[in-house]
Amino acid sequence: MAPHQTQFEASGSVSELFRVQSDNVVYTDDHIESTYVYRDSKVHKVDGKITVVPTEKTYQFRVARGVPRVGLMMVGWGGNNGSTLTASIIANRRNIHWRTKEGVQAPNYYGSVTQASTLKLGTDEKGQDVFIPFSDILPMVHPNDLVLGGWDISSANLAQAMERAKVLEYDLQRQVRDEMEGLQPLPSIYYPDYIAANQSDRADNVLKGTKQDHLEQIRKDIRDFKALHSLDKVIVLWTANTERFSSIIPGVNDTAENLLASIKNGHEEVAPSTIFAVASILEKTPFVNGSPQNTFVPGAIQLAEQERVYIGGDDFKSGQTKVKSVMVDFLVNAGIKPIAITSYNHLGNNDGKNLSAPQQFRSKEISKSNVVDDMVAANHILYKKGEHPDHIVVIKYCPSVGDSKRALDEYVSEIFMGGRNTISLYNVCEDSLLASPLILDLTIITELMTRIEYKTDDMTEYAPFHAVLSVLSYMLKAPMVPPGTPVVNALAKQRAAMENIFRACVGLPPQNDMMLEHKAF
Ligand SMILES: NC(=O)c1ccc[n+]([C@@H]2O[C@H](COP(=O)([O-])OP(=O)(O)OC[C@H]3O[C@@H](n4cnc5c(N)ncnc54)[C@H](O)[C@@H]3O)[C@@H](O)[C@H]2O)c1
Ligand SMILES: O=P([O-])([O-])O[C@@H]1[C@@H](O)[C@H](O)[C@@H](O)[C@H](O)[C@@H]1O
Repeated sequence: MAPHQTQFEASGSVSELFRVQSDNVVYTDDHIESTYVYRDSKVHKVDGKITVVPTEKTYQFRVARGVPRVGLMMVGWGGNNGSTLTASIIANRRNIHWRTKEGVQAPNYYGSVTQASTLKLGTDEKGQDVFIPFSDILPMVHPNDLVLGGWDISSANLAQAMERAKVLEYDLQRQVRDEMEGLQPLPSIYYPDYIAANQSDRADNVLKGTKQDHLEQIRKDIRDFKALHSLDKVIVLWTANTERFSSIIPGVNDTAENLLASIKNGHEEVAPSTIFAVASILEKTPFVNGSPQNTFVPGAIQLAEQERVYIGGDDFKSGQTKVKSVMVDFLVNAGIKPIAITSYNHLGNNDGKNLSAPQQFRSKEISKSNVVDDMVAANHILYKKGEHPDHIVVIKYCPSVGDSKRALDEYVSEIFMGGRNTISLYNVCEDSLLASPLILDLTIITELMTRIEYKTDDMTEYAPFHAVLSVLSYMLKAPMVPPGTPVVNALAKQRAAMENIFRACVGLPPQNDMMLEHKAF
């Protein structure tokens, strides 16, 4: 550990690890209440002259301290991600160790920002930085306490699914197999034209009836799961196959009313994922989309807004795109101009098999391609209005490499005085071991957000945030944001936004890294 750093170990809830001593923070038995002054700058341009006015707006935040009993229902539970996450939570919960050729491996939650990263709380009397586990900034549900369930069009139980996935070491699979065998995905919605035809051989666990029947069954499944496990809350998360995009059709899915009517009359252009989203929203249950398709057609967004239920998406940001949202941020903010970004990868898991079909690949190509837009648009010195780097996305299916995706990226940039800089990256890893921790973070942060309310001076009552949870963007390739608001893809900005919102909830200022105390003596 660097000499200027102190690492506090997690020691339970936020009341045990630290308290903020401030006139702006009140701890009651049930809530943390903070008064936070949000500072910004407003820019005015008149006749070519720019004036900047610093602004202040006071927010009252209120966080419910009690961590509820939470269920996570995964759509696609029997997939590589779903089965890997389930086995990994069991291993962590039972502290199962397993043998590998390198020796004995202990369970962990590496790759989860809430479970395996830290944040700077402040500095101690000696001027040393003090870091705490991210999960201790506010009361959060622990992954080991999540109750897991879900649906799959495949009837394989979770032990069979884990074996089929070929992600986890045998000696670990061996030890969790009994418990996994007892986990059985519920029958799901299957509309063949929404996923690749090569998935049909898995579809032996599908619901019959009309689209309205499917909607009502999924709603019942959520209610039954909540009652069976005496849950306070459920989060529904899509980690099923990538679907083709749905056409946005006026009168069909453009409003909440039209979408509900289209489901009732069985319109073909309503995807399984959209029915899951609608079912969740009607059951007042947050829904997160871990895949790239446009599950949230305008009617679904409007329904979430009307019902004040959180939704989030799209597409887990796990590997190649996560690196891209760092690389392009670094290059552009260093005044270096990427002119060509070529992302190629091949993989051999079932996700890759599904993506080998053109329409499913197109969904993924879109979500992987838009990630540089905000960073490019922010630098008008390097890029003229509307100018973009060449950006190529290629995904190939290669069964023999399985879940171990090979990603090759090349960044060609224009540098000083007409020079060129080429950066090539080669990245190999089990895709599901990157995505599974993100499912945890999406679940944990979505649940936390359901316990945070705010009010400003012009409001009489506390209110939840907007239904579209843009705070989840760090975990997502194509972050959904409230209509009309800006999309941020730069990874550092996404993490800073998430951390600083939670800091504000306990009355702490945003992390600014100025460290003036070490510069101005
Ligand atoms: N690193 C990653 O693994 C990663 C990163 C980003 C996004 N994703 C996305 O996450 C999703 C899951 O990835 P995976 O590797 O677990 O894929 P997978 O193919 O192993 O699992 C998907 C599961 O969904 C099931 N399924 C398909 N349609 C369904 C439906 N309508 N209802 C219920 N179940 C259904 C399939 O039977 C399968 O078991 C994919 O869409 C993928 O694109 C994965
Ligand atoms: O997250 P990321 O590594 O940029 O993107 C990944 C793709 O490269 C991969 O081909 C696909 O199968 C995964 O679902 C994921 O989307």
